Amino acid sequence: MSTHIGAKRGAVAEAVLLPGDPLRAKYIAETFLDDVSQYNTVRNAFGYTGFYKGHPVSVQASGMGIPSISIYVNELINDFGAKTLLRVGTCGGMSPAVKVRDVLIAQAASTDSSFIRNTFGRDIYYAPTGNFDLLLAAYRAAKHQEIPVKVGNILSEDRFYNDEIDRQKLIQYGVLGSEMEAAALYTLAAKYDVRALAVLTVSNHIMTGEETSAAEREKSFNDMITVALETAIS
Ligand SMILES: O=P(O)(O)O[C@H]1O[C@H](CO)[C@@H](O)[C@H]1O
Ligand SMILES: O=c1cc[nH]c(=O)[nH]1
Repeated sequence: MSTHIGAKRGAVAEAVLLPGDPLRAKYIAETFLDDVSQYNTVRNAFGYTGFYKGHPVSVQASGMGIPSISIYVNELINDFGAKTLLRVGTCGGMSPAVKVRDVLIAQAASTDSSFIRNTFGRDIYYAPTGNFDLLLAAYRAAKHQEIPVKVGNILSEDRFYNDEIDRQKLIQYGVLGSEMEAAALYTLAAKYDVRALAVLTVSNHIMTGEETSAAEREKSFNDMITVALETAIS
């Protein structure tokens, strides 16, 4: 049992999917996993362990933002022995190359968060990077399932509402979309020598204002979750 995860050691699988939303964790567990048991309800950050194609997999809600996901990632790694961490989140599209409902794989995660400076000091602009083996496995799983994916740099923002940021410049420099956690996930995974990757669904386009309906989101979520689960057991 850790401060924010009320489970016995051994209750969490080595491979963990990390949606921000607790209800997405419930949906993944109920829709995709067999023999599911719920191991966490602390703060309603639901956590479940079950089996995907016979392999143990957990799903842990990570909340919104870098402070929240950092808590769960630290505890999953240090108290429960997690080795493979796959964020399954929504993001806002930024690049014109990205459309709503697209699935993105975050090769790298730029950030405006002070997390990097807190970790490395003022002089180092560390580049949080997804694990290459997971990235390759995710890309291959997507191709195999005929799920189109785009791979590239994303932005992990400290603020959901931020009209002060120069998005055009970030787009010019190749940033595909924006979410709020991957940079910390990648940095902590590097610190503790475990593997991490973020697979994201574009739920809205920040530049055009386009949004998805709940029904449309479900199909894209299922694609993202399938890619992540296939990667988890690869
Ligand atoms: O859908 P999730 O996984 O929560 O991810 C995105 O959605 C939240 C903002 O609405 C932030 O957590 C952002 O990263
Ligand atoms: O962080 C996020 C997530 C979804 N959509 C956004 O615009 N931002």
